[in-house]
Amino acid sequence: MNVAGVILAGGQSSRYGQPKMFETFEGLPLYKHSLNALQGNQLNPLVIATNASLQPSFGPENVQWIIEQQPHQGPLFALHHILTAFPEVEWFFVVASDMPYMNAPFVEEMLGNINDSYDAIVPKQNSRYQPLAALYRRTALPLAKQLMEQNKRSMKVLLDQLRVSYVPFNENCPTFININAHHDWLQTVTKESNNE
Ligand SMILES: Nc1nc2c(ncn2[C@@H]2O[C@H](COP(=O)(O)OP(=O)(O)OP(=O)(O)O)[C@@H](O)[C@H]2O)c(=O)[nH]1
Repeated sequence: MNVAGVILAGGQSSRYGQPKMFETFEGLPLYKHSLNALQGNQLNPLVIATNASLQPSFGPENVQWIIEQQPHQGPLFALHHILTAFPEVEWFFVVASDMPYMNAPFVEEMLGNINDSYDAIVPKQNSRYQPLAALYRRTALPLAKQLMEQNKRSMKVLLDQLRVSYVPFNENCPTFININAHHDWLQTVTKESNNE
């Protein structure tokens, strides 16, 4: 099956204070952890969705670039843009670029849960679901479009109205840790150096 891999890397990083996708974790910029997880599963096409001011700071990646003309419109806008830009693709693995522990086995497990009875396959840990490490099917586009037209930008509102299969993950699984503010980063880096 043709599944695209998409990295959302056009956020404002306002809580972090500088573009967080370029912070280095275990020798690689954060966005590369997401890219490697997708690349490890031969997803095609591989896409980085960002904006013109951030794009020059990425490495020369072998991906297709989506450069959002209106920056910082949020993940739902980015998802809507991507579903529209690749009309031949049925499923999209969409992942944020601020998840230091993103990894290929997680992506593989999620791919194993693809089921055409659903519009989205979303991981869930404890009671929290993770819309930015999830699979979206082309059938999500009409609702995403409708929400954009109503200026509703919430992934939660989208998922509440789609047919979603939630995939449970163990509460100790670190995959979903993401960096919002500096203290998240300090916690992650400190934990890593204590583990060494
Ligand atoms: N392509 C794209 N990605 C986005 C956009 N907004 C957020 N993202 C990405 O979505 C993921 C989660 O973003 P958030 O942390 O919620 O938002 P943020 O704008 O990056 O950060 P804050 O300004 O602190 O809220 C990150 O990987 C962002 O880069 C957007 O408008 N376009």
